[in-house]
Formats: sequence, structure tokens, C-alpha cells
Amino acid sequence: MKAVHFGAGNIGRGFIGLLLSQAGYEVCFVDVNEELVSELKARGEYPVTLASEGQETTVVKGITALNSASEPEAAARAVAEADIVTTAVGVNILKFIAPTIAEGLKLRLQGEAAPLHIIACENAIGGSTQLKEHVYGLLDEETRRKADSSIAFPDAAVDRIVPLQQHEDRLKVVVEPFYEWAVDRSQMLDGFKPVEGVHYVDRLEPYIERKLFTVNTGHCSAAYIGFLKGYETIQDAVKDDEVAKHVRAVLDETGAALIHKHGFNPAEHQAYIATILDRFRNPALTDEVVRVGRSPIRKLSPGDRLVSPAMLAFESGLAYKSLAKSMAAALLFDVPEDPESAELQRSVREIGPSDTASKYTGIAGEHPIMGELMEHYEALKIELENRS
Ligand SMILES: NC(=O)C1=CN([C@@H]2O[C@H](COP(=O)(O)OP(=O)(O)OC[C@H]3O[C@@H](n4cnc5c(N)ncnc54)[C@H](O)[C@@H]3O)[C@@H](O)[C@H]2O)C=CC1
Ligand SMILES: O=P(O)(O)OC[C@H]1O[C@](O)(CO)[C@@H](O)[C@@H]1O
Repeated sequence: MKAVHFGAGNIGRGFIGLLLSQAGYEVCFVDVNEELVSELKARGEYPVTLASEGQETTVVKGITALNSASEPEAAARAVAEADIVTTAVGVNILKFIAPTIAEGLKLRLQGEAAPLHIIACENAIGGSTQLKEHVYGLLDEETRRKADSSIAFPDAAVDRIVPLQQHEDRLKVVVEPFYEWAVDRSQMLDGFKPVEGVHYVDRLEPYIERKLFTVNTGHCSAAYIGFLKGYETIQDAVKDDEVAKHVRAVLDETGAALIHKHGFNPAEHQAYIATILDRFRNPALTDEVVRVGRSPIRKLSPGDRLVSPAMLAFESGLAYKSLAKSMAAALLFDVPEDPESAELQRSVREIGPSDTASKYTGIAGEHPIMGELMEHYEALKIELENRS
């Protein structure tokens, strides 16, 4: 069985590639980083080490790689012949891989096509659906009609913390032991063969919202407040009582909103939060705040991990104050090497913090969330100035 996975980065190698290989697939990575692709091709294997006491290492063997920039036809052919296609490139990159997938589907659908699932494993709601829209936009009507009956794009939620990797071995990945890969069963084609290790769920929304609004909301809140307090890693930031208290308050807010919307059992949700907080503290990982806070414009966008739960809380008559504080801290996340942070800071300088916040969050200036956000912004700015 052949799997084609777009994005041979941290999640690609450390989670999806590993799991697919363990489930019996021959994995072909497709990436645009020539150095990475060449090394994967040359070695045909890479090690994944668990960040736990035993530091157990698994060598993922029998893998191949293609550079979709310099080998576009081969990459399209790989899609045409694949038994499953997955991605972990970043939700904003999906539009750039769509042409290769579209070319692959055109080749595949020329003959009798076997069913194919294409699963985007990104931190986003409806990632595969977004990918489908990009791909379908490149297909003619006849090919789209054929694709409708044999190609599916089930949405997914993926959870495993894989920090930036800095090892002598360029291919080595250190990952946390925990993982969860949930896929929407209702979007799978009839008679599909389950991938071992994947959790197929009838309704994905509660899973993806619970994950995104707990793991990712909590994590970026630790990153943004931790960054302002001068911490370099999440592990150091969450040792600070003030940061830990803020993260806890944020997760109490998202927890209340999630329980209200999805009817989760409150005690079970508290236990879920406790597990997540333990994962953030994992001393065997070194996770930089600049990675976890990366792309603040994406993280401040209306459907993402801060604004979406805050709006849900507001609409349900629940608290959102701490979420507004995380948004304010995101506005102060000044990392010149991060293009989205640089754009955000430029916007703050040019049009001011309030209009910038409205522009990127989609929340109107007069909305109560915006009032909270701006109060926190001013207070955090003063704290920051006093600190320097
Ligand atoms: N790292 C983590 O702990 C987690 C990450 N995710 C999600 O997984 C996705 C990937 O994240 P990471 O692996 O951390 O990032 P990464 O930066 O380590 O990997 C992304 C890979 O995509 C490749 N890429 C970029 N443009 C491409 C293109 N046009 N065609 C093919 N490949 C391309 C890059 O060269 C890189 O190797 C993101 O959506 C992220 O939110 C989800 C859960 C956990
Ligand atoms: O990958 P993104 O969306 O930039 O966000 C980083 C997040 O991804 C994760 O690596 C895993 O979900 C978290 O550690 C972190 O919250």
C-alpha cells in the first residue's frame, strides 16, 4: 500500500509518516525543501525518538521522497497511484500543493480509479474541505464529476506536540509520546479500509474544537504571555505562576464554552485540561515560544483558536476576558523573523492597535470583546515598557 504525504517536516515525519508506516504503508514524502528531500531519498529511513523517560527510538524504513518543485510530474504520478494522500504543510500552504494533487487526480481519473482519501492533517477546522476547494478549482467539470464518486477529503484533527528539531542528524525527530489522529468517518468512502492508529469519529466538530480550543488555545496563550515575560521556551514559561494562572484561566473559559456547546462531561473535561497542561510541562521537550506563537495573524483570524472560542463564549453569555488578554498579547508578539508578526507590528505602527485588532480578528471596534482586548493591550504594553 502506498501513502503520499505532503510536508516532510516535524508532524510529517514525527507523526503522520510514522503512523502510516507502522500501519503498513510505504510512505513517499513530497516536499519543496531540496536538502530534506535529498537526504530522505539517500537514506530511505529516519529515526523518531519519544520524549519520555525511556527515549525509545523507532526507525521509519522504506520511505521515498520527491521534490514537487523540481519533480512535478513524478509527484503527480505518485498521487495518481497512491492508496492514501495526507498533508502536514500548514493550512496556508494547502493552495500551493493543490496543483500537484489536481494533476495527480487528472491522471488517476483517466482510467478506472480506485477510491482515494485525501486527508489534510493541519491545525485548522475543515482543513481537508479547504484543500478540496483548492483542488476542485483546478479541475474541469467532467473530472470533478468523476472525483465525486471515488475521491474523498475527510476532515481530521491531529494532536501531537513536535517542536522544532535541532539535531546533528537532520532527519531525526523527537516527539511527545501522546498522539491523537481523529478522522471524520461520515466523509469516508463506503467500504474504506481503516488505517491502524486513526480514530474514526461520527462527528468531528466536538473533537477538533476540543483539541484546537484547549491544546492550541492554551499553548499559544502560554507562548504569547511567556514571550512578553522574556521566556524562550514553553517549559520555562509555564513554570512561571503568572503564566500558568493565565493559561488555566483561558482553559476554564474555553472549557465552559465547549461544555455549553457540546455537552461534555465537566469532570472529564477538567481531566482533559489537566493532561494537556502536563503535556505543556513535559521536561523532555524543548519547545520554543516563537514556534508555538508562530503566524499570529493566522492565530488571530476569525475561525481560529482565540477568536472562535471567545465569540462562542460571548454568544453563550460566558466569560472571555482571559481569551481577550491572549489576543492582546498576540498583538504584542514582536518576532521580526516571523513574517506574520512583522506584518502585524507594521500594521500596529501604521493604523494603531485597535484597528489592527479589528482588521485581523474580524471583531468590530465597538464589540465588548474588543473593549477587553484593548484594556489588556494597554496594560500589557505598560508592563512591557516597565520591564525594559
Ligand atoms: N508541530 C506540531 O506539533 C504540530 C503541527 N501541526 C500542524 O501540522 C502542519 C505542519 O506543521 P509542522 O510539521 O510543525 O511544520 P514544519 O515546518 O516542520 O513542516 C512543514 C513542511 O512542509 C513543507 N512545505 C512547505 N511548502 C510546501 C509545498 N508547497 N509543498 C510541499 N511541502 C511544503 C516544508 O518544507 C516543511 O518541510 C501545520 O499545519 C501545523 O499546524 C499539527 C499538530 C501538531
Ligand atoms: O502549528 P501551529 O498551528 O502554528 O501551532 C502550533 C501548535 O501546534 C502544536 O504543535 C500541536 O498542535 C501545538 O504544540 C501548538 O499549539
